[in-house]
Amino acid sequence: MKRIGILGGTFDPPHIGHLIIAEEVNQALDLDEIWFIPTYEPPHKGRASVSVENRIEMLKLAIADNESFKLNTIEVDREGKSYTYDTMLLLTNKYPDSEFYFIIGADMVEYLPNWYKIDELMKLVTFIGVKRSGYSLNTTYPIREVEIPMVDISSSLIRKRQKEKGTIQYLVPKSVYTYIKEHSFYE
Ligand SMILES: Nc1ncnc2c1ncn2[C@@H]1O[C@H](COP(=O)(O)OP(=O)(O)OP(=O)(O)O)[C@@H](O)[C@H]1O
Ligand SMILES: O=C(O)c1ccc[n+]([C@@H]2O[C@H](COP(=O)([O-])O)[C@@H](O)[C@H]2O)c1
Repeated sequence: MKRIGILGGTFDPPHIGHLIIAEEVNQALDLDEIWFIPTYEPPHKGRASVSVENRIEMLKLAIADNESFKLNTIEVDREGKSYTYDTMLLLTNKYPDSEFYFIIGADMVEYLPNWYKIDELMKLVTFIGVKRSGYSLNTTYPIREVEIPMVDISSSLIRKRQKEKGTIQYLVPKSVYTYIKEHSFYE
């Protein structure tokens, strides 16, 4: 069995919080790979600020230096709202010899009761919850917690800092920083 971690996200933009949680879970569970799956259209929030092509470019830059980290564009290829159940149904059928661990921050743990076909989805993957400032990991769903050093960084913080001409240096990888500045995103 191959053990695959999945980090789904809007990545608008990807930041070091994403990389830290992916690496912590990768090490803690001794996974073979982590697949980063950018949403085409996030199910529970408004559209992203930058195009899906640019979010993918930033994600490629962000994960380039970790050979366990892979990009998977299944949700972008499918278009429409990116429901995790649809994605995981496709992936579990396509890769019957793999076990999937779906990583979510505590904000998403709190939101789990609202996920599309959540009970069916629970049978397809093991959810891995990680702490996030301002949210709790208490839930009646059978999630597994991985302890991480808490990182109080979000894509919203980066968009807000950019808009207010604050600094985003070190909050995103250097390559992503350069890409955001070159394209004047979020200003
Ligand atoms: N700093 C963090 N700590 C723990 N989990 C995080 C962190 N940042 C993102 N995540 C988790 O990563 C996944 C993808 O997050 P996403 O791409 O939406 O970034 P975000 O920072 O939450 O974005 P936004 O601020 O725009 O809502 C979600 O499960 C989210 O909970
Ligand atoms: O399937 C759902 O109903 C659902 C509801 C909320 C979030 N998700 C998934 O959770 C991941 C993180 O979402 P987001 O919006 O914080 O980027 C991403 O892969 C979403 O598709 C999925």
